[in-house]
Amino acid sequence: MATLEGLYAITPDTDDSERLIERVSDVLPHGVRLLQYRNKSQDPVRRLWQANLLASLCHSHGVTFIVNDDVELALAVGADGVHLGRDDAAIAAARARLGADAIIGASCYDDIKLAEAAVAAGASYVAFGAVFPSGTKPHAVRAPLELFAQAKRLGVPSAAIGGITADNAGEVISAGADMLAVIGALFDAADPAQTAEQLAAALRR
Ligand SMILES: Cc1ncc(COP(=O)(O)OP(=O)(O)O)c(N)n1
Ligand SMILES: Cc1nc(C(=O)O)sc1CCOP(=O)(O)O
Ligand SMILES: [Mg+2]
Repeated sequence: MATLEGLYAITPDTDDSERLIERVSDVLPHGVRLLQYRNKSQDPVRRLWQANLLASLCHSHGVTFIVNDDVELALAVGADGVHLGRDDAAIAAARARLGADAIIGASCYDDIKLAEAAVAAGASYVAFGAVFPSGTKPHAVRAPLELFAQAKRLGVPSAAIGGITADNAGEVISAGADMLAVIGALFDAADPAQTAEQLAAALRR
């Protein structure tokens, strides 16, 4: 069973599959423990293509591979699990479809009650965000860092998301988050591999 802790990279949304694989390949060996394939813009054929390539790449590096939003795509590519939010499939339905061993992540925004319900429905981890202003999702609700201490009683790991950088990572970890989910600060960095190392080092401190 995968360990749900550490650096959780999430892919930028792109139609350029070759460049996507190149960028993910650059960061995977530098402390990434989980990778989420998040693509809201491409057609099903391209999404299947990209997800298949990423699943192989992650599994060859021993990195846990999660698909955002799409339970059937996760099944089709042999992903380790799926991440679901309020507009996606229900957690219990995803658990029934994917089985007991699948990782199912739940977006809980700024709401500990949502997290309690997600765990009761079978979530493997809960995510809170946005912990900082996010360039990727500028209108995301802001989540207070106190949520991570409150989430300890839920009995599943927690992920923090939204505006996380190497500079503010320490604050989020001190608050109690088990995973740092990052898009922009990692994939838009001048040196993504070095940034991954910095984020992973913050998690080890
Ligand atoms: C680790 C993690 N946390 C939160 C989200 C956001 O999920 P959701 O609210 O469903 O929004 P979209 O990502 O689908 O736009 C996530 N993907 N991953
Ligand atoms: C996909 C997503 N969900 C969020 C939430 O708050 O639920 S914030 C977010 C974007 C995260 O990207 P970045 O690391 O570039 O800020
Ligand atoms: Mg979603």
